[in-house]
Amino acid sequence: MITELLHRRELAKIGRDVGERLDAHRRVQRISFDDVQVPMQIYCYQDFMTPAECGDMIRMIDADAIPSELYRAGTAADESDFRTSYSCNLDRWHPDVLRIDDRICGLTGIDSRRGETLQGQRYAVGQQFKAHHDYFHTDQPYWQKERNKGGQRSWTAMVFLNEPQSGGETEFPQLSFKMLPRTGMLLIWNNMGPDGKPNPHMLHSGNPVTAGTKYIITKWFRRGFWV
Ligand SMILES: O=C(O)CCC(=O)C(=O)O
Ligand SMILES: [Fe+2]
Repeated sequence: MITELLHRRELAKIGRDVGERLDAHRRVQRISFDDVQVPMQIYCYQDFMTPAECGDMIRMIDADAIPSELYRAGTAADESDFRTSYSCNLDRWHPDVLRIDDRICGLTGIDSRRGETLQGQRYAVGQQFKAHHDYFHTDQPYWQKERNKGGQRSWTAMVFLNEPQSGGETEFPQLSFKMLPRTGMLLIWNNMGPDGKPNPHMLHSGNPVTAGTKYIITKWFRRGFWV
């Protein structure tokens, strides 16, 4: 119980610290809506990566991507279309990956040891990642393993590497907000609320691509050290 309370405080502090830093950055825009009154910390940063850097990542994804995994208890038939993208862990020690990783950590001020390895994802036409939370549901069996690998996920940093011809938006249905992929744009949000508890309003989906291919990289940060 005490541990849980301390962890919650830590997560709340990570939310505040990163938020302050992003608020102060002149190239980072906070996303907010007058008619949405729920707690939310979402920011975007245009041209966070250059087109050349995006191209390098796309080539790495094409070389290594395999069907994506899902953090779920079972693989029931009705869930087989839940996450249909291809993905891979990028090579953490590759200089091009390290540079982007360092840039994300530098921007947020989060210790890189809290960060999971950058993941690359590719969606072909019709592929999607249905509405989900990036935080762990602690009543699921996978939590027993994840709690010892840095615990709960706090911030998600995601960069669009290209622009599919249509579809592929990242949508937050509870915020009535949809982001169209823009090459090199970083979208970053806190999965925890101000109280350090999971924020259910951060539900989001990678909508089906309807023409072209969508490539992104994602980095999830933990409360504790992941490495
Ligand atoms: O593809 C997207 O736009 C969303 C990806 C996502 O939610 C994730 O990787 O956790
Ligand atoms: Fe997600």
